Amino acid sequence: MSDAHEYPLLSGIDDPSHLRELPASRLPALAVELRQFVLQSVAQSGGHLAAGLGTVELTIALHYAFDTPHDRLVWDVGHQCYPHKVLTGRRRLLSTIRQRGGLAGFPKREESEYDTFGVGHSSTSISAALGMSLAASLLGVKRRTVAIIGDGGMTAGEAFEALNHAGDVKADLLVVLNDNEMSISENVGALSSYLTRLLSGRGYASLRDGGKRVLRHMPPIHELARRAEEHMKGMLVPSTLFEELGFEYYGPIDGHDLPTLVKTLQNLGQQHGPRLLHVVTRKGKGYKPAEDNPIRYHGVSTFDPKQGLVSKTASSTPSYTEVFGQWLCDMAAQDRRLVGITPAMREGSGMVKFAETYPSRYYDVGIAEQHSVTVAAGMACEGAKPVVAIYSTFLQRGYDQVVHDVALQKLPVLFAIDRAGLVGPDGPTHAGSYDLSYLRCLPDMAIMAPADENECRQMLYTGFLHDGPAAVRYPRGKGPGVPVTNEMEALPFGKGEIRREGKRLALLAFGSMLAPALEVAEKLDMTVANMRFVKPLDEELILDLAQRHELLVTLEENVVAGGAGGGVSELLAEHGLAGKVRHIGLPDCPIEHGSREEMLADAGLDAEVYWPV
Ligand SMILES: Cc1ncc(C[n+]2csc(CCOP(=O)(O)OP(=O)(O)O)c2C)c(N)n1
Ligand SMILES: CC(=O)[C@@H](O)[C@H](O)COP(=O)(O)O
Ligand SMILES: [Mg+2]
Repeated sequence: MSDAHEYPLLSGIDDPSHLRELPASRLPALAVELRQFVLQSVAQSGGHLAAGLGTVELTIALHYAFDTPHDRLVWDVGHQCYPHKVLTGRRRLLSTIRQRGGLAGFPKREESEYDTFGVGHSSTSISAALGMSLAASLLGVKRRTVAIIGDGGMTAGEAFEALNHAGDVKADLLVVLNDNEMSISENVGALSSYLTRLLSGRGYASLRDGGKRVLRHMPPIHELARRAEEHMKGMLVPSTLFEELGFEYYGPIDGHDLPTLVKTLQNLGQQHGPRLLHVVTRKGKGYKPAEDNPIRYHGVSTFDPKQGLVSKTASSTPSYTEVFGQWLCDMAAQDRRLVGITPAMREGSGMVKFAETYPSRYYDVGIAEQHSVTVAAGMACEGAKPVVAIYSTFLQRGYDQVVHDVALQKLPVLFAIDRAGLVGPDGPTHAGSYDLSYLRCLPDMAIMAPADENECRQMLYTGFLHDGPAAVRYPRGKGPGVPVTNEMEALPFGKGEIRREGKRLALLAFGSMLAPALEVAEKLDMTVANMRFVKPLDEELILDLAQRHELLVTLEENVVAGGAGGGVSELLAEHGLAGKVRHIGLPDCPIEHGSREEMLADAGLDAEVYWPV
């Protein structure tokens, strides 16, 4: 794909040093090639698209203006890093992205010296870059450090914790705020409105003098500002929120205008102290379907760029996410106390219909997992019935809030935990490998894992009715295809069920592991229990099975350490049956990216490699 004919400039860049040899006048042409290359490649591989298309010029300008990898670029989230991967020696590998053995979908330290910090979760970039900057000055290394964060990423508390610290210690740090007014969905919140006000140019005229005053200390930028009236308006706005936090604020500037970007970054690279450059970009830039619908093109499966993504024909079996979304609407119709909360994952969590139907009971709180949990706790205190829809991996960020604000106060908050277990191409940063371990240890937390779609609906209902904290954790994608009933019926609390009677060994399957357990048990004539509850465990069932079998084997899509099987072990040990159980689950190491099926196989959690005992 990257032949010299199709990509005459790009094909000569195997390293950013080659990029820096180009005259600045060639950079816009390079941007055209790079954008086209990313589009064609992602269309063939699938992956994150719209964010990368929007950061083509910014990526070129950053590598051009800074001496990477000596100077550090720290990308936030990392879903926009495809152009960065292309320019940093991985052009020929981009087509392998997110596939087993191929490039990771996010910056990854093991993969390249240009990937200065491993990411996937948002809003860590300023903290990490600040740490790098502080370490450099401690160790006497002269280098520039740049964090590149989106307006969505900026809605998280951690970003502000880092600004707060950096502004205080007056660290040498450049933050580039890439503002496209989008998170995955439309960006939300008062901060987002504030950024929009900065973009709207309100008060530019009166602020212009202030701008000039500061720009005088930066002759090249001042010169630039004089040349471009449009930019002049936005070059410097005093008394922004960022300035109050101790940053010099520059911008907004057009993030697709390469000459301005390069010049500005070169100038800012010569400055010291905390600086923030506000850059305006368009998510999906240069590919009309993505510009028109950046939500749809945030992450894509393979498609034909000429045609664009085609609507999927409705599937007869819903995904777990869809089961949740439908349940949420049905439950909301029955109970006006229900409130649905998402930390910036409306589409991924299946809440689009709920948000449209019940706008006054729907809250997208931004990328603010911690807050999503505590605001739910507050609602529960007052008699509302909050449902926090959250990915397993992102709930990790709200853990203290789950412990301190929900569990210790026994508040009836329902956690609908999606993407539990291995998620596929996003890889280890997004795997929901730990939730059973980190939730099982909490007092009064009811934890359920459905083995099929209908069980998921009934568990959500059970958890919603439960007078205390409850979690239902379900995997990415589809289940075995069991029909989902309209009726809702609470499951017997803390009870599992025997699904198959066999000999010698009993498999205790939690959630998604029931299907492969049944497959293996059929072949080897073993007993299978669908445990349903991770907490409280069905102690009676477990002890009965232990009496009647030589060995119990627990199966779960969670790390073995501290997981559901651990609860079974603890119970058996209490009854003097400690040796009677083995555990199968995720190992004590990250499972590298691939398809969900490949990752399950790599973890030993498919029916093929199931039988170690
Ligand atoms: C802690 C965390 N929560 C949620 C997500 C899911 N997520 C990935 S990208 C994204 C939106 C980021 O928006 P922004 O930073 O503005 O980048 P853009 O896509 O607009 O370039 C979200 C919510 C995440 N990666 N990490
Ligand atoms: C970068 C990020 O965190 C999200 O875009 C994530 O990749 C979405 O995952 P799903 O595709 O499972 O919704
Ligand atoms: Mg954005």
